[in-house]
Amino acid sequence: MYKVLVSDPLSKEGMHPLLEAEGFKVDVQTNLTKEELLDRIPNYDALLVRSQTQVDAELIQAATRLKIIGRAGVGIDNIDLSAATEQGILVVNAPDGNTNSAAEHTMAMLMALARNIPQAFLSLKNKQWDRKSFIGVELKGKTLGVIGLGRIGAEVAQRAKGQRMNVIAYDPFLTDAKAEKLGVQMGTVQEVIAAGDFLTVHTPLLKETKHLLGTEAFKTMKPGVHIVNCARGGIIDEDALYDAIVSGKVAGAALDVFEVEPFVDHKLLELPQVIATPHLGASTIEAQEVVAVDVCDDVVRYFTNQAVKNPVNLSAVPKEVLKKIEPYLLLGEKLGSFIQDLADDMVEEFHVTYSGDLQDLDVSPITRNTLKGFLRSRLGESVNEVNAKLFADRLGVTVTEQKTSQSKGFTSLLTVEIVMKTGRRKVSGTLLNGLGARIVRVDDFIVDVAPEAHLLFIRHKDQPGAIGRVGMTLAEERINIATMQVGRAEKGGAAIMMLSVDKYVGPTSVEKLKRLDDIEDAQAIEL
Ligand SMILES: NC(=O)c1ccc[n+]([C@@H]2O[C@H](COP(=O)([O-])OP(=O)(O)OC[C@H]3O[C@@H](n4cnc5c(N)ncnc54)[C@H](O)[C@@H]3O)[C@@H](O)[C@H]2O)c1
Ligand SMILES: O=C(O)[C@H](O)COP(=O)(O)O
Repeated sequence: MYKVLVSDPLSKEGMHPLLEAEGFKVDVQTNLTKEELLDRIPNYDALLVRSQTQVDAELIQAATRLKIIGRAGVGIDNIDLSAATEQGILVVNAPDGNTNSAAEHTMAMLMALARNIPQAFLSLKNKQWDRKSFIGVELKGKTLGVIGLGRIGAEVAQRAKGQRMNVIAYDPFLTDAKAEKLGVQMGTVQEVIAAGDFLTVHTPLLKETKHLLGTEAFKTMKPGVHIVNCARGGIIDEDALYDAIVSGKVAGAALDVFEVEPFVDHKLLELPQVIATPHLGASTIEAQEVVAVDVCDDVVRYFTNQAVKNPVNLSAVPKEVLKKIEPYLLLGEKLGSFIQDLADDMVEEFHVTYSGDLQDLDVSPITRNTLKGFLRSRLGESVNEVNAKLFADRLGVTVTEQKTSQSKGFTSLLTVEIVMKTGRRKVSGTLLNGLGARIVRVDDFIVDVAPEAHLLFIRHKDQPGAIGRVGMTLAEERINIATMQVGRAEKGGAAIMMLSVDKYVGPTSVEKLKRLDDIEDAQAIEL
């Protein structure tokens, strides 16, 4: 039974039905100290978090059994991705589930800021009927500068247009087509900062966005600008913001996120022009339910050998594509493992070639699985699809992925070739209707064998008696032959035998086979 630790508050409704229906044991233990987490984490296969739990390198190293970290939300800045990747731990998130919630919160903050609602409410709570101190400004006709026009930024831009605001946005990665579709005027970052009566940021915190709104930017803003940050603390320089408010340049700021959280004791909170919420952008019943469902779905997918939907440390592949390539994942792994058994020297290059139906698809998950199969037979279970490329890089193996239209008569063909100083070896496989995965070619020889269990690949001279000698030797070793195929390049020339046998062929038996007359090489393959 897989064990899941939930260390931040996640929606029970979103989480439990899915995980428990699949037989996972779920432990919800929020507010653990770092020591408690370090102590408990070795017992778990999966960890589910929001933004509070700091999943740092120390925690990841202690997580000896952990296979997957699910972030029920967008930002993964609380997870050490390199440490997770290094350890082969898959990280998934829920990027879409809280978009609406965060966009609505941004609009709520924008309006509350424009109309001084929190300040007026506080005054009323203090039994003051004050109708003079809280005169606001309207949104209609004002310009909203949006920095970062991704999922949330785009939703905010649409809503602002509904408030009859003019919207100008900056996003260096936005295509012209998307900007046109959104009907948003685009500008440079300087233009947006200078044009906004209101500015809102919706980028991740990156080295390029850290303190994007800092002392210099505040100087170029319109006097009386209002600022909103419902994205990430650190995009705005809090000290510079404080000075800009005190100087009167900035009329007010609405903040949901902070450089250090919890944010309870800061000079910004003493300013009446600042309104703030404790990182509540994603905190709606609806969003929490969806993000919990999304990460739990990926956890279940991961442990049931299905491709996950929202990987963070693997490239994401669209759902429709995943459906088509899924059957090839295992075939790739088997071919990778097969070719490792054929390697008789250090492998320098590892090439995966796709043809037929596969040539127009994103096949990167198959390549990763193929590489995993290849490296696992050598390095063991610590290699997985998350860290396989990293391991290959470290070993100095060049990995390529190629596509070709030559499928040699098969609907689809997957070929793995390795290059060593001593030469090249190649294996091809396909999926046959009704028969499933088949190995159809080894080096230049055509074969037809299921990539299963115990195989024996023998190269010999096409001479009378060679097949009989192999049969006799295997009989002496009490190894039963299940199927056997023979092929040759030309009469009396190079030939091969591909056998599937009922038990493991150990090194002593392989050596005996190699010593037989007319046998050039024998390799036991365990799949
Ligand atoms: N307050 C909350 O509770 C809450 C909730 C959800 C998301 N968030 C945060 O909101 C932010 C946006 O989330 P999203 O789902 O829209 O992400 P997203 O990835 O869809 O959008 C981010 C956008 O920022 C753009 N970008 C990257 N670098 C940039 C730069 N240097 N300048 C301008 N734009 C840049 C990207 O091109 C992208 O379009 C994230 O930081 C996320 O963590 C906060
Ligand atoms: O990045 C996110 O998804 C938001 O910041 C939400 O964080 P939370 O899950 O801790 O509310």
